[in-house]
Amino acid sequence: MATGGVNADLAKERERATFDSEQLTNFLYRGPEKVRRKRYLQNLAIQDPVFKKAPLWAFLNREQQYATALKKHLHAYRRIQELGITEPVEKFYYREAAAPHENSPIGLHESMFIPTIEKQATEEQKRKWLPLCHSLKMIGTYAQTELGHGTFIRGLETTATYDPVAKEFILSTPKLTAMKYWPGNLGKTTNHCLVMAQLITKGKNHGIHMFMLQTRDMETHQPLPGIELGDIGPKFGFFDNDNGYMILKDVRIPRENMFMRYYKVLEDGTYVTPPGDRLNYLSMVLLRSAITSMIGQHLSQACIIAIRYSAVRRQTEISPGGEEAQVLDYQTQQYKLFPALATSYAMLMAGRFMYDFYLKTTAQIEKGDLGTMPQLHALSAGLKAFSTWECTAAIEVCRMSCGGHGYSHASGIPKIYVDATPGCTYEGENTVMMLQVARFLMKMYTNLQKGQELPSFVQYMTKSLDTKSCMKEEVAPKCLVMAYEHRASRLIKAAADAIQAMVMSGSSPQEAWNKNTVPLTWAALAFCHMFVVKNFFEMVEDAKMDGQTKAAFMALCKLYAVNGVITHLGEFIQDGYLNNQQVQYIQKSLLDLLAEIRPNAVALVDAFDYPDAILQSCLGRYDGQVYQALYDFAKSSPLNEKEVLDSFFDYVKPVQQELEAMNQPMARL
Ligand SMILES: CCCCCCCC(=O)SCCNC(=O)CCNC(=O)[C@H](O)C(C)(C)COP(=O)(O)OP(=O)(O)OC[C@H]1O[C@@H](n2cnc3c(N)ncnc32)[C@H](O)[C@@H]1OP(=O)(O)O
Ligand SMILES: Cc1cc2nc3c(=O)[nH]c(=O)nc-3n(C[C@H](O)[C@H](O)[C@H](O)COP(=O)(O)OP(=O)(O)OC[C@H]3O[C@@H](n4cnc5c(N)ncnc54)[C@H](O)[C@@H]3O)c2cc1C
Repeated sequence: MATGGVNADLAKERERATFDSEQLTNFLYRGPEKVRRKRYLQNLAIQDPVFKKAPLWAFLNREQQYATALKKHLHAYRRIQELGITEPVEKFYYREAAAPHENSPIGLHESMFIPTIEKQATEEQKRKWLPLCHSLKMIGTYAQTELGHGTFIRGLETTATYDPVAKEFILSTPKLTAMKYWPGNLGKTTNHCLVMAQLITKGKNHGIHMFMLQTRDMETHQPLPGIELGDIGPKFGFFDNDNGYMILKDVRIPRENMFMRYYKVLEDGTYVTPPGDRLNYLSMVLLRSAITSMIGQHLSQACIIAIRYSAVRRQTEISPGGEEAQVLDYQTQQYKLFPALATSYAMLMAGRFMYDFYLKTTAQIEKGDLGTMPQLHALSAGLKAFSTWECTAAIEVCRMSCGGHGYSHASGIPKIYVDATPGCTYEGENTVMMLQVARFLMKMYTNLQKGQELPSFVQYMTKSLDTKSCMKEEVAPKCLVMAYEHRASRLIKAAADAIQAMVMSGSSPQEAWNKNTVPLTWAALAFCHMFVVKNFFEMVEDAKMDGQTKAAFMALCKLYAVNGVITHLGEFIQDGYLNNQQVQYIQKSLLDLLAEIRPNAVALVDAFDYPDAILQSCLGRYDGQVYQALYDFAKSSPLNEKEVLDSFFDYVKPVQQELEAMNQPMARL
């Protein structure tokens, strides 16, 4: 049955592409040298027998999934050290290839625990803790969320009360809702955590602060006295991770376990504050800044799978008796998949900007300059929320565009979806993040009214709203960007005016705000959307690549912008900024772009450069041999190990016999 080689349709797709996908790969990974290094590291992991032999996650129960994830990630951790890989991005490439479908049970140790120590601990604390972290003697996580509060962190109820006689803090869970609940890997894997708790000293509550808590014995791994903790049970995704709960019964920790780089409690209990009052929120900003790239990668994988499969899948003859068409040739299929593809590139570009901005801004913060912190907070919160919403929606579109096979774990997309969608919730629930962006925008609007200078990325708010679009038949990037700027400015002004009007007529600012949170999120979304579009155009224009590659890339960028206008048309035309004729130009341009992208679709997903071993998808295989792969997947189902299952004899047979006995007298009647 095996046909071997590359599926003919897929091979043809690669031949007909108008550009060299390798060029785009080089751009995506910042140069050919980096691409070579990425492939080298990925191959090292893929060829490692420990990773190669691991069973496919979909056929394992939760305990097995956890054990497999732990085994793989710990082996990867050791190999990364042996190989001397130090660059974060290189560690990522190795780990992704080593454990493509296993979420790391020591992931938060590396992504939040260690970075928080590096950024928030004193030099002495770093000297003490970091070597233990690197040797995995200490394995930690970030314990902030509680049963009763995740979003409103000022409302957390865990307390850290200072005892100046013993020079210790007493950590307590005063009530059910104060129990820590959700922190990743708190349940079973870690032996330490960073606890966010209300700091009480000299009888005064100073708000939430961060403390180092040892939760388990470092030899026996048993929970320490006064600490009850465990796994919270199975979830929608992240099956292989032990998100945990924890109750603290007056657990004493030394004073030195408070993170004291910025905030301090002196031996006598005196509290000392630093200049900036949100510095202990910085750990959240780090992960938020990384999420846009991460979610863009999730979507890019879903796009590879759906687009390659759509090139291979043939369904329905277009004209009677003719050949069945590749489903990718249907315009409706293109309208599902190409905007998703464009979104993944848009988010990868936004993520690239965001991470660079994070590095730049935190370097300034390290030097004591906190001036750009509000911008960093607004952008990281906004892009995190916007990208996770857009990408998870698009992943689901990719799944459904694969028809029935998309619903099977054989496709790989359901796993991508369940691991991506909590990005809308963790690190700040998306609506709440959008309202933080809105808060920043309202401040900018007030500053504008006062004649103050605005940061560069909101400069467009200074432009007059009393203008019309420059859109012509040839839809130009400049006019598209201006349309997004106009929409964002208008919605920001509309929300601000609504709030100001309510305040003028006697409402309190809080009341006026709460009665306008829906228009505020519209404004924040429009702001983020504009940012992503503009950044995408700028990055494509600046990209160093040959003309054909740039043209193919630009078509995607235009599609992202044009599709966004059509999806949110009401907001673009409400004040007459675009007229009917211009809307028609944009609609036509959408169809033209779908046709322009069509020959390059497979090359555009090949450019993401994911080997099959990472994708682990029967539908997304590079060689397009999807049917053989689906058959092999089905055959490997553990339900097929026995021809007749015991449950047949346990349940089916007895009921059949009972029904037969019941029906016999009736049959005689
Ligand atoms: C791979 C898988 C990994 C998964 C890992 C998941 C890990 C986690 O989920 S850890 C838990 C994450 N939890 C969260 O993100 C909680 C979300 N909530 C929050 O961040 C806050 O409560 C928040 C921002 C909503 C409100 O905070 P609050 O202190 O009430 O602030 P608020 O009164 O609204 O604003 C006060 C000021 O602080 C500023 N501010 C708020 N947050 C920040 C920040 N992070 N950085 C800088 N400034 C900030 C505001 O802009 C505001 O400034 P201004 O007064 O000048 O306008
Ligand atoms: C997979 C996963 C991993 C996680 N890992 C960790 C971890 O490692 N460490 C950790 O500490 N936490 C972790 N969390 C918890 C996560 O950070 C919180 O769930 C998240 O911050 C949202 O808070 P919440 O659950 O309290 O939601 P809620 O705030 O209760 O949200 C419920 C609804 O209320 C709305 N809402 C809430 N407040 C407002 C408001 N002010 N205005 C308007 N609407 C509002 C929200 O929009 C949402 O629709 C994890 C969660 C998940 C799912």
